[in-house]
Amino acid sequence: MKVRRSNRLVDMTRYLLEHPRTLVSLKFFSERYGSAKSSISEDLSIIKHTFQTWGEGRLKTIPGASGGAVLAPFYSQENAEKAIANLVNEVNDDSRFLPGGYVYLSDLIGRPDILHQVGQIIATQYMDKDVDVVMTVETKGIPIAQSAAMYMNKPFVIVRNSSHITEGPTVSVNYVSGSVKRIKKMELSRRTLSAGANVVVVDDFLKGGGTLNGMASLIREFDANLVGMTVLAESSNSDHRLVDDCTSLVTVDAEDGDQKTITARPGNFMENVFGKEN
Ligand SMILES: O=P(O)(O)OC[C@H]1C[C@H](OP(=O)(O)OP(=O)(O)O)[C@H](O)[C@@H]1O
Repeated sequence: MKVRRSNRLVDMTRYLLEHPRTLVSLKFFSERYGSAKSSISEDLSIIKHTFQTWGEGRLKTIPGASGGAVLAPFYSQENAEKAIANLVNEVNDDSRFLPGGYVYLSDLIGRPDILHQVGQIIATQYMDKDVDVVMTVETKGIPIAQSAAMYMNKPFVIVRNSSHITEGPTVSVNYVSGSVKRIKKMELSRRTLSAGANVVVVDDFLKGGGTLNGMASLIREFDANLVGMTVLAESSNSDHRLVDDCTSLVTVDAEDGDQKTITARPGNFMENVFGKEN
């Protein structure tokens, strides 16, 4: 059954979006639509140009008989800026104030529209980096890791705050957490990381940096490589911070005065990724 170009373009785009960062061969599309590979190549050029025009993804085409196409979801600088401005607007709410310099974010990391934006923003940051796995720590980092891993088409692993028989043998590290400077333990199943694995760490919030620092320690224990760390939001109060090379989408000033206020502004993502001051 020959399929018209307009129908092919819709279905090819759907298929590529549902299989991000996966090589889809010309042969697959050619057989799927009963069309010549030359027609499919023309279709892919149209899709590639369209994504470039709208700044919402990069389609790489691989020439030759074993060639095909790989769609990498990403935001252009303009679209990343718009997405981050939306996140800032969502966080910028005094009702999110929590004691101890924390910020209430649980509603946001439960919203599919927010997770879509955060995942694609993070995938943009690492799209040209060699990444094998995304790491986060339970609990609130999990939806962020799942979204980023989906857009990066990489597995993600969950660091646990306590021992679970269901994790099998684990590697554990002690770390200093939160403003109360408590010593806590985090652990990760031995089955998750292989030596030399390239790891991206993500989480929802950065305050003192103890949690991120703990995950960096775990990565060293596995002889794996830390590619980068990215959080949805970071506290602007970076006194005695235990990490200094984390990328944030949003920076939050929490004022614990008579008025409990939250003031959000863009984090260092644009500067770190696009080399652009906000
Ligand atoms: O930079 P730090 O000072 O280490 O704090 C940031 C930690 C603390 C908080 O997690 P919790 O609310 O403690 O744990 P959960 O995610 O399970 O709610 C947040 O999600 C980050 O993981």
